[in-house]
Amino acid sequence: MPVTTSPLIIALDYPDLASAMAMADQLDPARCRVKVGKELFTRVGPDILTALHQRGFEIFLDLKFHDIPNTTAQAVLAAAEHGVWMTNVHASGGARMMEAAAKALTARNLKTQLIAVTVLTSMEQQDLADVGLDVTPLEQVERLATLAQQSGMHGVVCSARETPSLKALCGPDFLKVTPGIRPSFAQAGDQRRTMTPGEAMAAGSTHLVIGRPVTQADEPMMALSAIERELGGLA
Ligand SMILES: O=c1ccn([C@@H]2O[C@H](COP(=O)(O)O)[C@@H](O)[C@H]2O)c(=O)[nH]1
Repeated sequence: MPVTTSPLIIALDYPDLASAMAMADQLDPARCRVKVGKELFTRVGPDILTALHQRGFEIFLDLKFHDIPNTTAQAVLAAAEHGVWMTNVHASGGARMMEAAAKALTARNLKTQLIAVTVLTSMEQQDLADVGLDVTPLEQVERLATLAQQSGMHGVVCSARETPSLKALCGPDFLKVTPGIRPSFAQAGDQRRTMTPGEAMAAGSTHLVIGRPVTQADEPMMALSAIERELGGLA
């Protein structure tokens, strides 16, 4: 049974265990999940997962693996063995890479949700052109989400702007985990393909990843409550 049915995943993007836990200790595992990303995990290591699990949180370990199939599969297995609820790879690593990662989990009967990043929410059309992709972000997201689903992923990371198309293309049960969430009171910063929490849920996101609008707010818990109020009835 899941600890929470909330769609909210709070990104604990902090440089050390103490700061991350100071935030986590204000959060309630019945009201949100938490995300541990590259900065925190690289600085602290698995101790952060132990500390968060001890407090009852379900964890999205967001390390976005992207390597040859064998290396990615073993890294995903290592992540799942920490008992995390969700982890991820980059879909642009290709079908064989994703299939190897999915197979590594099923062979061990591990239930960690494995999802694939399509196009980073910080990227817009020009960023794709710069790396030789002459397609719109939506076209690239649709292409990679289809490949991810065919390769055994449970869902994708995308922008909420793309979730209506992906719901039609991949079905309602395919997870659509959307960062780039910006409540009306927050700055976009480096994010480009953004939506408000209410818009994202209405568009069909299954999970909303929210970092700085909460963690960098003057009053983080007030910011989180405002988001929850906005989602009231939608989530
Ligand atoms: O496409 C992606 C994939 C991952 N992220 C991560 O989500 C959070 C967003 O944090 P904010 O502070 O709300 O911008 C962050 O940890 C990213 O690494 C993403 O933004 N976009």
